[in-house]
Amino acid sequence: MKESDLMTRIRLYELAKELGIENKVIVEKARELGFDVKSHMSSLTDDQINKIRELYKNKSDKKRPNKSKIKVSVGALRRTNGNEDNNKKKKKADLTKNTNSPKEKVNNPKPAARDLLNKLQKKQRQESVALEEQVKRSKKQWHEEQIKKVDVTENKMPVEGAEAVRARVKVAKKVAGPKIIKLSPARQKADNEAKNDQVKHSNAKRDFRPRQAKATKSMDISAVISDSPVPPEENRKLRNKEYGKTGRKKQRDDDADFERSEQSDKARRRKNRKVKGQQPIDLIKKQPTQRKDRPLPEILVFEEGMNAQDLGKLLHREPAEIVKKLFMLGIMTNQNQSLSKDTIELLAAEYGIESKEKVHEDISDIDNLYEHEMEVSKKSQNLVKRPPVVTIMGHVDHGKTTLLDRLRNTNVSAHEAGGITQKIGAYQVKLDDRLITFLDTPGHAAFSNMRARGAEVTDIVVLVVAADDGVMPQTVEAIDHAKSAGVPIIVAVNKIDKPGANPDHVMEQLMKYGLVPEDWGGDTIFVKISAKSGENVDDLLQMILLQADMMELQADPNQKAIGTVIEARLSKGRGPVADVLVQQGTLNIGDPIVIGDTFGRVRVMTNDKGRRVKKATPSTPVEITGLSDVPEAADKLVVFEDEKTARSVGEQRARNSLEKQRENTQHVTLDNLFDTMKKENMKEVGIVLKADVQGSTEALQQSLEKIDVEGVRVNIIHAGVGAINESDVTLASASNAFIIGFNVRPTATARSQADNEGLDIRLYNIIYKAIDDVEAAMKGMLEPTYEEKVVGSLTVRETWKVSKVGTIAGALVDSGYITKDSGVRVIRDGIVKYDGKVASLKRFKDDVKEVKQGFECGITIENFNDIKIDDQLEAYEMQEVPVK
Ligand SMILES: Nc1nc2c(ncn2[C@@H]2O[C@H](COP(=O)(O)OP(=O)(O)OP(=O)(O)O)[C@@H](O)[C@H]2O)c(=O)[nH]1
Repeated sequence: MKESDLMTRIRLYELAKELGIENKVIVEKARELGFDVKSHMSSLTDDQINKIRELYKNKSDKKRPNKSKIKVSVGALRRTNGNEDNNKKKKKADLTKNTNSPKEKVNNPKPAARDLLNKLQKKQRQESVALEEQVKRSKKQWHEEQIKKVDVTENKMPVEGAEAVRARVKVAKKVAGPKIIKLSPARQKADNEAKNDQVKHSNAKRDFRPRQAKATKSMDISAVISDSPVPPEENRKLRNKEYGKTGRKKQRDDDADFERSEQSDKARRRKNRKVKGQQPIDLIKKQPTQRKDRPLPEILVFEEGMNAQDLGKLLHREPAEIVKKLFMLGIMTNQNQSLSKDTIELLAAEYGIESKEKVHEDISDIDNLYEHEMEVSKKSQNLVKRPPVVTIMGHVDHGKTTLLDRLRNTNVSAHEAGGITQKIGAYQVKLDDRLITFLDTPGHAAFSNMRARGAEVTDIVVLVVAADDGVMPQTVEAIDHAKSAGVPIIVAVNKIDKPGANPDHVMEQLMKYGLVPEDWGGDTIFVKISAKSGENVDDLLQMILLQADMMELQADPNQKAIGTVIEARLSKGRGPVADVLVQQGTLNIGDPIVIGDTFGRVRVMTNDKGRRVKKATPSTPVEITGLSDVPEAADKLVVFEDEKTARSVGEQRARNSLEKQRENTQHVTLDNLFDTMKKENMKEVGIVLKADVQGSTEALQQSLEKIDVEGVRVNIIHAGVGAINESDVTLASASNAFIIGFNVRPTATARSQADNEGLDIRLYNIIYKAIDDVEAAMKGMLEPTYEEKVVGSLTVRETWKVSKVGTIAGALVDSGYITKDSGVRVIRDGIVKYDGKVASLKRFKDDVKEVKQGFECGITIENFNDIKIDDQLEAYEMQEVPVK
């Protein structure tokens, strides 16, 4: 539209005013006539104006007489308190008219007329409700029509774009509603500025235009009033109602809208100032484009440290709104400031949505990846039976190795018979086309060592008990190890070929340990075998398969392979070699892998028969090469997508493990028991108990198990007679337990192993003291323990007898030091003559606190005067044992 056209044209609202009709009506009418109008602010050509004037000439003539009705209706409407619109009021006006001067009758009703009036008022009320409904319907319909029309025009006007159309819809709506009435002071200023600019260009409208902007409100209302029988007050309510909001709420929303677009508004105002004489229609078009907020997400997945801008993107909200929201919550921040987890959660709660912190997956945490694959396998649809993995345990010389050898050599299928049996830490035997995997390291030490390192590969334990020897200490240890790991036990009563064999006795003995044969009403499988002759060995295999079936051991051969190292070594020609048990998925040649802190690609894969294989399915043991370094037994194997990732993960892990080596792993000790219980929410305190005789073991076990502190109970993982050995230490370590010894001592190797692992061994010779200590530790009240430490040794050179004082010894400090508070032992010819305390310590005539090596001193001992020349004095202190 050209500027010159604009100056001579009349705007729709002016025409509406002239014709005494509502803006929206005239807009509608103009559109019906096919004029291109966007709102009541649109201007028309003379021709168009004439057409509308023509149309309304008759109509307005007809309408005029109604004005008399308006006056009548006001009073009536006030009485009914209605919020009706024109139509309704018109009807009411008609009704009231029929009552002949209702005012008079209401104020002074005659008795005969009262009933009639009541009836009439009742009818009015009913009609008022009906009318209200109708008004609502017609309003809704009108809005829908507007939107439809706009939708149609939108297609016709691609030049202007959807944004312009949307703005027009809003403007169109605003014409009918209260929104346009209130402008924020800033906007009004801008409006005035723009309009003043316009005035300079428009002589014809000079007297009207300057007033127009600030008079928008009165203009609108007057326009409505002139066409409406409703008083201004009613009218305001009416319009508020149309929008389903109270005026104040609506106002707040308006303000919020304005604030939301404050920034864009500023830019717009700047632009308006620049473009002098721009048509007012542009102002309307540039009303804040009400950004339709996209719906909030259901859950806000955030990272700590995000700022309002980041959150704005996630919440589909303006950052300014986020800052404002936080401000309302009492949190002062700007758009770029990092926010704490609590703040973000609070914000999410304010928006009424859930929040969740994004979990960063650490791909170097292969234990986690391993667990993840384990979980994946549980839910897999491709599960197939997998061979059970078996460990053989038992007392020394009961026949574990003989059994393993027999199995390895006899149960090899025909086509594999030619292969040279490899020693790769595990092997498989076949029975009825079903495989069983045996770990080749018998005994509970290896089993628990693996467990201590987090590897739980054994499905079933075969406990070998020699029928001619019966249950022995390591038999019991093995039972405890298996039970602690929650692995089912199958008992192989061995050496039944021996003349002195008494299998039933073994079965009786084992009942004491909870292993009751099925024949005797229990659920433990017993098989009587001879490992030497091979008798019933197949039965044993059969029973293992039966147990495996009961356990429903399954795996998904299609998923990513995971496994555990059974053994690893450095081979001269082949570099690092690892014997791996594949546990889930299928391991293939060329797979990029990480094992423990090493990485590489599976180069050569060899099975237990020494044959090269291309893949290894679940429960298959294989030897692999291609690793960067030698991993450790119990290390986990995880397959990665590419070698590059595997390398970076492996290297990262190697770095991490170096760091970890510096930190000492802390086991549960009596000293840290209470804190650990609290920290790890322990419900059980594990104890490995060793005593000198069976009687004291039982007594101690019973008393310890009775301790109950705040729902935490003592769990005796193993109780036995004899010195504390390496097996006890391994078991305690694997079960995060500590060891109590009663009248027993640890062996040298067990002691050093415990020291290395930071494992607590407590030695007692009084039962109640042990019980008190455990109970006190569980209650967090354990007294610090003290240990005697010899700090110096002295030789008596001279003695003086002084009455009242006793014997004074003149002595030289040979090594260390002696203090006034020291304990002192008098040793003569290697025998301790007296053990007491220093009574006085002097250098020459002065009392001193301490005398060091190389100095002489005068010393008296409390209650002891029998000191002789050449006696050795041993100074000692009680020092607090540092918490392990
Ligand atoms: N008569 C007979 N002797 C057996 C049987 N099983 C094992 N032996 C013998 O018992 C002895 C010990 O057997 P091993 O297999 O070495 O026992 P182990 O449990 O492996 O012993 P460690 O490795 O020391 O723990 C060997 O001389 C075997 O020949 C059997 O079923 N019958």
